[in-house]
Amino acid sequence: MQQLAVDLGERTYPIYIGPGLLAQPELYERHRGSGQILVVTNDCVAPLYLDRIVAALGEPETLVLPDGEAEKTLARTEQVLDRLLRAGFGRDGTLVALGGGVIGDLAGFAAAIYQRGIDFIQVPTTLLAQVDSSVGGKTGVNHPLGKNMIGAFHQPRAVIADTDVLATLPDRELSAGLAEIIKYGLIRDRGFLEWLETHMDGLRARKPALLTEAIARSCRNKAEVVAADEREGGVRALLNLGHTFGHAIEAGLGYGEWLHGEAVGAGMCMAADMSVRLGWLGEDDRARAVHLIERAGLPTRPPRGLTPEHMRALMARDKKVVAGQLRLVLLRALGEAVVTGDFSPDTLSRTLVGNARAE
Ligand SMILES: NC(=O)c1ccc[n+]([C@@H]2O[C@H](COP(=O)([O-])OP(=O)(O)OC[C@H]3O[C@@H](n4cnc5c(N)ncnc54)[C@H](O)[C@@H]3O)[C@@H](O)[C@H]2O)c1
Ligand SMILES: O=C(O)C(=O)C[C@@H](O)[C@H](O)[C@H](O)COP(=O)(O)O
Ligand SMILES: [Zn+2]
Repeated sequence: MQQLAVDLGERTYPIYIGPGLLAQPELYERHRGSGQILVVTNDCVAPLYLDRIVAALGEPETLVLPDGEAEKTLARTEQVLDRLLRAGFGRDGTLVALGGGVIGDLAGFAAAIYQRGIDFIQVPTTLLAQVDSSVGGKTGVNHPLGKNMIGAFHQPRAVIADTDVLATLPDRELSAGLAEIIKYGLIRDRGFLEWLETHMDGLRARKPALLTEAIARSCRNKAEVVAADEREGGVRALLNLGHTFGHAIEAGLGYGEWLHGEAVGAGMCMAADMSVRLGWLGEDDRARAVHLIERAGLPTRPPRGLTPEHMRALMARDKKVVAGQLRLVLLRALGEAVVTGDFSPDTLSRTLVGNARAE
C-alpha cells in the first residue's frame, strides 16, 4: 500500500492506494466519526462492491442512487439528506462515498451541508476518481445551465483507493481517467508527461504497477496544488486545464453523452490549439499533446452539433470569470500552464471555429 497526504494543517488527510483496501475495516475505523455510517453508491457499483464495504463496516446504512452524470443533481442530494435525517444521523455521523466522481461529488456535497457539515470518506472506484475527484474537497452538483454550479469545499477525512476495483471498469471509463492524468503532466509535471508517453500502451493494457504509479503520481500532483491553494484563489485553477471548453461540451450535450474525461480530453486539445494561436506554445508541442490524448483513447475535438456560438455562450458562465472577463488555462510550454484573460475575443472565436467538426 502507498500512502500520501493532503497537507492542510489540522485537516490533513491520507490517501491510501493499493489492492484490497476496500475491505480493510481498520482504514475506516481510523477515520470515521463516532456515530452512524451511511454508504452512498449507485446501481452500477452496488452489485460489484457494496457487500465488501458493508462487511468491512459492520452494519452501515446504505443508499443506492441511479447511475449517471445526469443524476448529479440537487434533487438526488436531497435524497441523501432525507435519508440521513430519517435515520437520525447527528453531527457525529460519517458518510462514505463508494463510486466514481459523480457519487463522490454528490455525497461529498451532502456531507458538506448536512447539519452544516459531517465527516466523509472517499472510496473512489473509477480511475478518474482515484486520480482526481476524490482528492481536494471540491464537492457539488450540476445545473442544467452549468457544470458543478452548486457546491461547497469540504475535505474528506481519508481517501481509500482500492486498485483492484479498476478491473471491472469499462475501457471508455479508463480512458476518461487518463485525461485527468495527462492534465497533471501538461500543467506542471513534464517528467510525468514523458513517463506517460513511454507507458501509455501499458496503462491502457492495465498493467497494475503502471496504474498504481500513475495514480500515486497524479495524487501527489493534486495534493501539492490543493495544499498550496485549497479554495482556488490562484494556482488551483490550473487543474482546470481544458475544463472551460470541456464543461461547455458536457452542459451543451445535456450531461452524460460524453464522459467528463472525454470532454476534458477535447478541451485540452482546444486549449493547446489556442496557446499556439497566441504564439505561446510551439506547433510541435501542441501536436505532441494531442497525440498523447489520442493514444489515451480520447476525442481531440468537440462533438458535432455543438456550434461555436453555443460553446461560447456556455463558456461565459465559467466559474473562473472575473468582472465579466473569461479566463482560461492555457499552456506556455509542455509542463507549464497559466490562467489568463490575456487574449482577444477573436482568438477564442477562431479557436472554436477552427476546432468545430463539419456537420
Ligand atoms: N471534485 C473534483 O475535483 C472532480 C474532479 C474531476 C471530476 N469530477 C467529476 O467527476 C465526475 C466524473 O467522474 P467519473 O469519471 O468517475 O464518472 P462516474 O462517477 O459517472 O463513473 C463512471 C461510470 O463507471 C461506473 N463505475 C464506477 N466504478 C466502477 C467500477 N469499479 N467498475 C465498473 N464500473 C464502475 C459508474 O457507475 C459510472 O457508470 C464528473 O461529474 C466530474 O465533474 C470532480
Ligand atoms: O480540483 C480541482 O480544482 C479541479 O478543477 C479538478 C477538475 O478535474 C474537476 O473536474 C473539478 O470538478 C472542476 O471544478 P470546477 O470548479 O471547474 O467545476
Ligand atoms: Zn476534471
